[in-house]
Amino acid sequence: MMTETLSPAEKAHVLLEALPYIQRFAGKIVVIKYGGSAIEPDSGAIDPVILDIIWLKQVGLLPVVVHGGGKAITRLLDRLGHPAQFVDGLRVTDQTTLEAVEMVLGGQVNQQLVAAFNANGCKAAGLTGVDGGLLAARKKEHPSGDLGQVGEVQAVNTDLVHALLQNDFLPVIAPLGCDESGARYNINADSAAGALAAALGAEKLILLTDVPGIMKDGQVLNEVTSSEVQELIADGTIAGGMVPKVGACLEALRGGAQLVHILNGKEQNALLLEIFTQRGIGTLVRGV
Ligand SMILES: Nc1ncnc2c1ncn2[C@@H]1O[C@H](COP(=O)(O)OP(=O)(O)O)[C@@H](O)[C@H]1O
Ligand SMILES: CC(=O)N[C@@H](CCC(=O)OP(=O)(O)O)C(=O)O
Repeated sequence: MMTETLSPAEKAHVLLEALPYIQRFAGKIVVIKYGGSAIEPDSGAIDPVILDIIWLKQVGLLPVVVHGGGKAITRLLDRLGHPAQFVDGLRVTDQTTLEAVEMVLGGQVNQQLVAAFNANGCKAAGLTGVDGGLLAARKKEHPSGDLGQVGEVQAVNTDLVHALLQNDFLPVIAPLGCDESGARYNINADSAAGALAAALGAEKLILLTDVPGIMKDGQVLNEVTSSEVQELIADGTIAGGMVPKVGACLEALRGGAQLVHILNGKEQNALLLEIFTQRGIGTLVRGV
C-alpha cells in the first residue's frame, strides 16, 4: 500500500490535514452524482468510490448519492436492438427506451450500488425520484423537437431523503420522476443531482465523471464562472454530456450550494482528496 512509503510523521500529517475539513463539513449535506461513465460494470471488486463515500459518512458528513447509468442503458438497448439517440446529451426516450431506463436505473445500477454500500458496512437505501414524490417532473421541451419521455424537475419533495438521513441511511437515488397524472419520466442524472442539491440546501455538489473536469484545448480548467460556462457552451468547447452537467452546477449554486465541483471518478480517491486536502482537483464552478 502507498501508506507504507510514508513515515509515521507523514501519516499523522495526512490525518491532521483532514481535521479542519471534517469539522467544517460535519453534519452538512453533500450531494454526489456518480456518473454511468465512471461506474464500472458489476465486477465483484470493491469500487473505491464506494469506500470514499462510506468514509465521508463515517466522519459525520451527510452524503446523498444520485447515480447515472447512461452507458448501461445503452448496452441494454443494444441488446434489444433498439438504437440510442441523444440530443444535447439527453436521451430521446420512447416507450421501449423508458422501460430500459427504468430497468437499468431503478433496478440494476441502483441495486448494484446499494448492495455494495451495505456489503461494506454502510446502511444504504435505494430509491428513485418517483418514491415519496421526490422528483415531480414534467415533459422537457427542447428547441430541437420532441424528446419523448424526457423529464425536467419541476419540484422536489425532500421529506423521504430527510427521513433516511435522520435514520442514518445513505440515500442512493435513481433519476426517475413522475407528474401528477402518474406519467413517468427519464431525467438526466446531472440535472436531478443539481435540483436535489438546491432543494436540500447542500453545502457541496460533486459530479463524478470520466474526465478530469471541464477541458479546454486539452487542459483541465481549474475554475470557471457561470458567465464563462455560457461562453464555453456557445463556442462548442462544452458539448454533449457536459452540457447538463454544467447546467446542474449552476442550478445548485443558485440554490445556495457553496462549492460545486466536477471531478474524475476514476482518479484514485478523487473525492477524499477534493474534500479533505488543500490540493484542488477537477473543475470548481463558481456562481460569478
Ligand atoms: N469541455 C469538455 N470537457 C470535458 N468533457 C466534455 C467537454 N465537452 C464534452 N465533454 C464530454 O462529456 C462527457 C461527460 O459526460 P457524460 O458522458 O454524460 O458523463 P457521465 O456519464 O459521467 O454523466 C465526457 O466524457 C466528454 O466526452
Ligand atoms: C434524459 C437522459 O438523458 N437521461 C439519462 C439518465 C441516466 C444518466 O444521466 O446517466 P449518466 O449520468 O451516466 O449519463 C439517460 O437516459 O442516459
